[in-house]
Amino acid sequence: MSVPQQISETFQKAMNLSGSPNAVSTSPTQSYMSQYVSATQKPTKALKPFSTGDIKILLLENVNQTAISIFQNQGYQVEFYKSSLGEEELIEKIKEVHAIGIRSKTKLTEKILQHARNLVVIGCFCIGTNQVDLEYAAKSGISVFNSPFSNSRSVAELVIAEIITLARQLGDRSIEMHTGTWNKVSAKCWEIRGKTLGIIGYGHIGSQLSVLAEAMGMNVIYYDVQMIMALGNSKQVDTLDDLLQRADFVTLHVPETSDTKNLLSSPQFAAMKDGAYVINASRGTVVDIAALVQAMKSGKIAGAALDVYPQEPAKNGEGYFSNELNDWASELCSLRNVILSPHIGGSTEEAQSAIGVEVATSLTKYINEGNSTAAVNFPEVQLRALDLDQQNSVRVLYIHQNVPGVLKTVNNILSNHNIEKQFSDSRDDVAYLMADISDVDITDIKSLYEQLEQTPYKIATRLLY
Ligand SMILES: NC(=O)C1=CN([C@@H]2O[C@H](COP(=O)(O)OP(=O)(O)OC[C@H]3O[C@@H](n4cnc5c(N)ncnc54)[C@H](O)[C@@H]3O)[C@@H](O)[C@H]2O)C=CC1
Ligand SMILES: O=C(O)C(=O)COP(=O)(O)O
Repeated sequence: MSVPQQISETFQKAMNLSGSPNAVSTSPTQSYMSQYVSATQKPTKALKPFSTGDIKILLLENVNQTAISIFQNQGYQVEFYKSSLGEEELIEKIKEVHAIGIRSKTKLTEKILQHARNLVVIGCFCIGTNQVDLEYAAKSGISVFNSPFSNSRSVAELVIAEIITLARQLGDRSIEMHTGTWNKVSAKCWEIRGKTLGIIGYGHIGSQLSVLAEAMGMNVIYYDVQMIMALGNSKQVDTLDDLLQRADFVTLHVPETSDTKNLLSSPQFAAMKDGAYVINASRGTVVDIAALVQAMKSGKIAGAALDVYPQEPAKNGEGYFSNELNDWASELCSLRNVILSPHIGGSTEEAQSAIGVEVATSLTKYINEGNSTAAVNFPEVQLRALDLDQQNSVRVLYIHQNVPGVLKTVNNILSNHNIEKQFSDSRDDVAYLMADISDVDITDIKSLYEQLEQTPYKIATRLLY
C-alpha cells in the first residue's frame, strides 16, 4: 500500500469519514500533515493535542539518554543508533520519521531531505548546524534546532588543557614514557603565564576561553567579524593579521562557512610568530592541514592540537588515518608536539546530558505545540498553550512562502471560527502562522484542513486539537 493511501485511510477511519483514498493530497509535504490529523482524537484535558504514540523519532550518533527519556515520556516511538548512518540507509529511515536527532557527523543534504516525507523537525544535539541544509529544510517546512551553548565550557576547558600540553610538550613526553624512554628536558618548554592567546571567533566558546585563559595569567586578544564586548582585560584586534603577528597561541572558534574555509593556510602561518602554536577545535575545514604540516616541518609552528578534520568517520574504529583518505595523514602523525583528538571537544557527561535535555525539549515543544522559539532556520513563533477548556479549540500551524496576500487568504478561511489568538513571523522566504481558533465543530476539521492545504504558497499545514 502506498503511503498516501495508508494515510488517507487512517484519516478517514479516525475522522469517521468516507470517500476516495485520493481525497487527501499525495504530495510529501501534505502527506505528513495528513498523518497528524489522522492520528488526532478530540482531546480531553489530560491528553496531548494528538496521539503522541504515532510520532516516530530517529536518533543517531549516540544522542544522550536524557533525550531518549524525554521522548519516551511523551510516548513517542524512538529508534536509536550509536553511530551515524550511511546515505542509503538514512534515506530509507528518514522516509517515515517525524523527527530526527543528529550530532555533527550526519549530513542532512537536500538529496536526503527530499525523501523525508513526514519530517517536521530536525534536532542537532550539538552547536554546529553546518551539517544540515538549513535553507532547503526551511523551504520544505522543516524546523531545525540546536544547542547553542551547552558544550561551550567543555570545549573551552579542553583548549586550556591543550595550551599547557603544547607549551610543555606533554604529549611527546607521555608517548616516550609509554615506550620506556626517560627524556627530561626543559628546552622550548614554557609556562603559559604572560603569553598571548589569540582567539579567532569570540562567540560562546571563544569568550569563555578568554576568561579561563586570563585567570591563568595569559594576555588575550581576539579577532571576530563582529564587534564584540571584551571580557576582562582582553582586547579585540582589527585584523586577522594583527592577531597572527602578536599571538603565541592561536585558537579557532568560528563556524564552518564559506568564509572560514582554510582561514589558516600558508600565508597565515607565515604571518605568525616563530614558534607559535595552533589549536583547532572548531571545524576541520577551517585549517589547511597540508599547509600546517609544512609550517611545522619548517619549524615555524612549534606545535598543534587538532580536534576536528575535513572528513570524519561515521563511527568509532581503527584505520582513520589511511593515506587514501588524507594525503597529509602520515606526515601529520609523524610530527612532534602534535595532539590529535577524535572530535571530543563537546564530549563530556555534563555537556551531553544538558544538550539532550535542551534539544529534546525544543523538539517536543515544536511537535506538541508548534513553538519554534530558538529555531536556527525558521521564523520564531509561539503562543501560550492551547486552551483545552475552550470548547472545540484547534491550533492551526501554517507554514507558507513569504509572499504578499497569504494571510488574507488564510484568515478568510479561519474567519468562519472565532480566532482566539494569532501570531505570525517570517524569515527569508518562509513564513509561519500560528492561530488558536474556537467554535470548530469536529466535522469541520477535515474541510478546514483541506481548505488550508489548497491555498497557494502553502508549504505545510498542521492542525493540533
Ligand atoms: N570540537 C567540538 O567538539 C566542538 C566544536 N564546535 C565548533 O565551534 C564553533 C564555534 O562555537 P561557538 O563559539 O558556540 O559559536 P558562536 O556562534 O557563539 O561564535 C562564533 C563566532 O565566530 C565569529 N565568526 C564567524 N565567522 C568568522 C570569521 N570569518 N572570522 C572571525 N570570526 C568569525 C562569529 O561572529 C561569532 O562571534 C561551532 O560553530 C562549532 O563548529 C562547537 C562545539 C563543540
Ligand atoms: O557541538 C558541536 O558543534 C560539535 O562539534 C560537537 O559535535 P558532536 O556532538 O561531538 O558530534
